[in-house]
Amino acid sequence: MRIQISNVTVTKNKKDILKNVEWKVEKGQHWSILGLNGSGKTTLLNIINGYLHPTVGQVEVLGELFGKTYIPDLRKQMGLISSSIQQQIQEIESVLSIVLSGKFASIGLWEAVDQADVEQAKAYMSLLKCEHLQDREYRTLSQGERQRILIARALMASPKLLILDEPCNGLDIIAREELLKIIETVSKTNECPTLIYVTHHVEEILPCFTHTLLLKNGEVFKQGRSNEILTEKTLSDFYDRPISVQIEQNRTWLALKEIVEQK
Ligand SMILES: Nc1ncnc2c1ncn2[C@@H]1O[C@H](COP(=O)(O)OP(=O)(O)OP(=O)(O)O)[C@@H](O)[C@H]1O
Repeated sequence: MRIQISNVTVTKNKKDILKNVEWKVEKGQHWSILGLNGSGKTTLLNIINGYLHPTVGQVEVLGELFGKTYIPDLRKQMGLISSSIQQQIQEIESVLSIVLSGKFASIGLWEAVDQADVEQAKAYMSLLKCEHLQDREYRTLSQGERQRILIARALMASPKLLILDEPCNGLDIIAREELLKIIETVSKTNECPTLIYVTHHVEEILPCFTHTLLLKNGEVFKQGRSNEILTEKTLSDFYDRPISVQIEQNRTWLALKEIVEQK
C-alpha cells in the first residue's frame, strides 16, 4: 500500500476543510485528484507530506503510520512538484546542479557527487527532454522547462511516490501538451514511482492515471477507476452543471452543455 488515509477530518476555525476522507492508493496505480478551488486538494497533500496533522483519523504512507514514524526520513521517499518548491530554487543555480541536488532532497547542492550521479542526472534530463539545458541558470528557464527540470530532480531520489501539484499551471497549450507527454513517458518507465496528479482540469488526466479521486467541499465526492469516474453523469453531478464529455486521445474533454447549446 502506498497511501492509506482512514477517516481523516481536518478542522480549522471550526470548519471541516477535510471531512471523513477514506482513500487507499495501491502500488501499481497512478491517481489524479480533481477538485474545484477550495475543495481541499492542498490540505490533502499537506496531510500526505506530514506538514499537517489530521484533527481526526489515521494516515499511513509507504507503510509508515504517522505518529509512529520519523516524517523527514519518509519525505525523502516522496517527490513533490509544486509552486512552492519552484520558488525555493536559487535563481542562479545551474540546471545540472539542481537535478543533482535531488539525490539529497536538498535545495542547493552541498554534498559531493560522483560520475555515476552525473550520468544518472543526464539520463533523467534526457528522459525529461531537458538535457540541452544543463548549463543554463534556473532564472533563464521558461515555466515548462522549470517543471521538467524539477521532475528530473525529484526522480534523482528514486522516490516511491511522486506528487505533481498542478504542474501545468501557467503553461500555454504547447508547453502543457509537451509536459503531459513527458509525464506519460515517465509513467511507462520500469522505475516509475506511484504518481499523484492534482489538477482543476479534467483534460489533463492522462490515460496513465488509472484512478481518480473527486474532492468537493472537503469530502470525497467519488473515487475509483478513471474511466468509471470521468463520465457525463458523474461529472455533471460533481460540477452541479450539465456537462458534455468527449473522449479524444484517450483523454476526457469537457464542455458546459448550457454554453454549447447557446451557440
Ligand atoms: N489554516 C486554515 N484556516 C482556515 N481555513 C483554511 C486553512 N487552510 C485552508 N483553509 C480553507 O480550506 C479550504 C480548502 O483549502 P485548500 O487549499 O486545501 O483547497 P484547494 O482545493 O487546494 O484549493 P485551490 O485549488 O484553490 O488551491 C479553503 O476554503 C481554504 O480557505
